[in-house]
Amino acid sequence: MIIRQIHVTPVAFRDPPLLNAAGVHEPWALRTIVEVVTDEGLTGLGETYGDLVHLGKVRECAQALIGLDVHALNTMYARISAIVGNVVNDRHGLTGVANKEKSIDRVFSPFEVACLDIRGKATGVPVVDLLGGKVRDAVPYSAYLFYKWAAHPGEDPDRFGAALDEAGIVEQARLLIDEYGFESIKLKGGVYPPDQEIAAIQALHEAFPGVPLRLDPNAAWTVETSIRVAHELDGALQYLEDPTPEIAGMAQVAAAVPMPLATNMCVVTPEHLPPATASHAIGVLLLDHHYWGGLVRSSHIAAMCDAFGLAMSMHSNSHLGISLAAMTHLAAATPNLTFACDTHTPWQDGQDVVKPGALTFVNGAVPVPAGPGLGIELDRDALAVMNEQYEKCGIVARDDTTYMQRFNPTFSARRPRW
Ligand SMILES: O=C([O-])[C@@H](O)[C@@H](O)[C@H](O)[C@@H](O)C(=O)[O-]
Ligand SMILES: [Mg+2]
Repeated sequence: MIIRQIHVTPVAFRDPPLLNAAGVHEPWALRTIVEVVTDEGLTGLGETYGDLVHLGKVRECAQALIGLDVHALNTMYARISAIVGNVVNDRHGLTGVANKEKSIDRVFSPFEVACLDIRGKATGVPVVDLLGGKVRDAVPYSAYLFYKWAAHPGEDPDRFGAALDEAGIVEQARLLIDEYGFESIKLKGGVYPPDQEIAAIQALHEAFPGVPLRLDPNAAWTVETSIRVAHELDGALQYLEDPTPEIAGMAQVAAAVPMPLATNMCVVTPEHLPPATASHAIGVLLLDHHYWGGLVRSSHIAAMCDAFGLAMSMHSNSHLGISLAAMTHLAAATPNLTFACDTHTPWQDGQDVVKPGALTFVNGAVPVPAGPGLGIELDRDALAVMNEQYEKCGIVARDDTTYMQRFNPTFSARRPRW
């Protein structure tokens, strides 16, 4: 199964004005779609970030993989390492430091996923079987709530409406739960002063009794603020995600609060695991195959977490169906990935490069696609439309901060801020 061609296609799709500690989402989110084609005519799919520097590296590496067998993932990793070489200083959307290993893992990931898709198709088994087999039939996801504006400035309101206070957040939770059946809730914080976000969690706790809740301010708080908020939310939160920057800060908070801390910011590459576990900085790691080097490497990280007693959930940025399929296969094959995973899927509101049908939400969970490989099919018309949108949208890299500063020139994305 020799790789003969690789197509790399950047795409853009509409994204609502979601607020976070870095600013606000721009009207278009970017992704890159990777298609790997073998000598036998099989095609595998991968999906990754669309930021220009990263896209350039993905394109450059694609050329270097022609002629490799789809099983030769170690050689593939070595070739990509040699090309990426140093830090790609492209910190996509609040996912912690950029370092050399993470830069390589991010570029490797879509090719690895595409090769697993091909291997599954060639042998007639779903990717979950290549990762050790199913430990669950469906993967639960959480309702991922955001404070948001009613519309991008100058546009008509989107169908989600504004969520600028606790009533808006409760209403948004109802909408997502009614449509998707989610059974746990995550609120993206770090947007308003902490007392306002405490009130939002308390309002959710009251409106949805018994539903597990998480709050993620993306390191917007000092150690002291984090400890205060955590005590005020004792009994309401399943876990508190990235309250404060860096492993040392998280360790200080973890030692003083009643609930586990989770992260997708301070532990983002293997070298972070020893100091984080030694200092008991986190109780939950949010895995993300897009920057942990694909599905097999992510499984290895999960095994390490198991050995060190860390629980697991899954992180998400704005993404399309290829990523959702990959996340679902990985989570279904990972015994200790027990918390409901994050997904931005609802915010993409049906826009996709994948044909409908294979990925559905039942009671907030996605049944593992049964077809061979990832079990999904590329919608070439949708890909062409989204590629055209990419060419026209004028955005080449995600930048929530500069976009926010257009409307609020004094906005500062400094972290910690409170
Ligand atoms: O999309 C967003 O605004 C999120 O804030 C994202 O950038 C984060 O990486 C993420 O979802 C998180 O859990 O930190
Ligand atoms: Mg997070």
